[in-house]
Amino acid sequence: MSSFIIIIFLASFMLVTGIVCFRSYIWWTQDRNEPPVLGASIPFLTTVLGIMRQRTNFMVQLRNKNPHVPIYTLRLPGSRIYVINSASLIPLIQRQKNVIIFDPIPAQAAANIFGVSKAGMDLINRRHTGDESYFDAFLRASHPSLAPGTGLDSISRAAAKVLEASMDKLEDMEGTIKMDLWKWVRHEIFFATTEAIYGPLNPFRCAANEDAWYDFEEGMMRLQMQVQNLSPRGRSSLQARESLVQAFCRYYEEGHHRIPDVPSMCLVKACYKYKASRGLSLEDMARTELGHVAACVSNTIPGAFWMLWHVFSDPIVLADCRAEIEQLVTVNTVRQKRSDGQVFETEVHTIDLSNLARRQTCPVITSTWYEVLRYNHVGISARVVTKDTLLDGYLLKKGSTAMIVSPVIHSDVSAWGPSAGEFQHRRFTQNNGYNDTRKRADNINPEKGPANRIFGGGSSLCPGRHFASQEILSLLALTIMRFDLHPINGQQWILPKKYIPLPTALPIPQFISSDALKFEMVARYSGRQWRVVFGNQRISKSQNVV
Ligand code: HEM
Repeated sequence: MSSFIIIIFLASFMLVTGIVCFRSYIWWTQDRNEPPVLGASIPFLTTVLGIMRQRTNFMVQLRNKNPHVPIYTLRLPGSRIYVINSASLIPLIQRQKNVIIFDPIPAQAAANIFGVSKAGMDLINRRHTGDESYFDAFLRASHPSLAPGTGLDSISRAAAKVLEASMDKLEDMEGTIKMDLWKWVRHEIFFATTEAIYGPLNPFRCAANEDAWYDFEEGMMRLQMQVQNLSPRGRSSLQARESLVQAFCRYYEEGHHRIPDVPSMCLVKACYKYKASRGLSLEDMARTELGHVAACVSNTIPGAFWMLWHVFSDPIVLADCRAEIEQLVTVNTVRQKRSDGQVFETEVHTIDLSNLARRQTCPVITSTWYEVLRYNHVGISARVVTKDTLLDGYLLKKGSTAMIVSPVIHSDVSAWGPSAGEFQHRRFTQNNGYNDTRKRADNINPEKGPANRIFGGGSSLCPGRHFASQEILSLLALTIMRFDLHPINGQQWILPKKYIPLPTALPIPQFISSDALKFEMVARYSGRQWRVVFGNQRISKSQNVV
């Protein structure tokens, strides 16, 4: 008994001594002008366990306990993270983009996740013309295909065409269609996106490559941390990646990216040209192409899922969105010919998808979409501090990481009002009673408001935001106009948990029971004829109009 007490005493003594020593170390090595240290009740351990267990929620809790601290330090063994609590500091950090930089983050992903060779990384890390980095120049090269204009329209149109064909097939099945909602959305968006970008010889037309993508994606975190060889999951992800690299090598070697007269292939052509101009080998081009696929689908798929979920699960949101889309539908009577040659008159409902993502024409739908992103966002904008820098009087030390954690900023009541924690689909519309101050009104705009991090901000504002929004809203419009959707067997809509397997902006849904994955889809109208157009171009298959 007495030896047990001695052991307890010694252990407690060592623990207290350890805590005192580590606290002294932190106190000693923390400059008094640096942001204060938080989350270190047991130095290092509380922080490491907090981040591992609670992820971004750890930072939300710290902000809730310290609401008046605009920026603080998290101390980790061998590194420091400065976390921004106050949205007012975000424009300041964005202005210092040449000192507090983004490039090392995608560069590390290129090397670790996508396996770019040492020679390839030397080319990527080399600054070419003036001060422009590989990634800055890449954004410039891809801009004409992703900014509003003919390139973006052709990509959006091509994706919508694939989605529309899929809806036609579902309608033709008649009766109730049972589906795993997550897997259905995942395939629809993945296939529509890659068809639009890679054209008629899209490597993902091969179902094995699509499966390989999901396998690769599941192990991305392990690859990022370089622990892929420690588990079967990690090894299988690595194998899947290598098979995809081979698929893209063949795609390039056989000139599939060069097919003429496919306007939606403008992006893949621009990216190839840029990468070739930087001297990347064919294999490294294929590896970086996997990075482009990830950028294009890893947020768009969960974005589409959460959008459908929030709209269909709330009758008010559903009615509001349907009413707005109905305004884009025109009804015409046309004469059509049956297969037996008989001519008859019928109504055709024409829906134009090109105005869906415009706030002027569809204020409630765009507001619902932005709210889906604000409410579900788990993104972190991480930047590397390249030299000792002052930010609003706080010293940020060279070699540390500065972070804007979206869930922290998106739940800030001073920026979003007391309803910050609630889902309000009309939040981003004008005159909703919420924009009571100028400051809050700014945040309605995803390209301006500092507290609006749905697509990031500053120089790393997401270049794919127009494409993703258009594609997701096309899926929404085609689904809610033509189908009803509800959980099987009359079950309730239960909000899935958020699961974050990847370093992305949006989580994937985690259902509590496998039944909760299953949904029923039923066509709303039997025999109604739909015609889908995008601007002045028809995208649905043509009927036999006479
Ligand atoms: C719902 C869909 C999407 C969401 C929520 C989203 C979100 C974001 C966010 C939050 C950032 C900023 C990251 C940071 O600050 O560290 C970002 C950057 C980026 N996004 Fe997206 N994104 C989406 C779709 C897309 C698509 C479809 C593409 C490609 C066509 C794309 C390409 C990129 C790229 C290349 C960057 C990095 C920009 C840079 O280097 O500065 N994203 N995205």
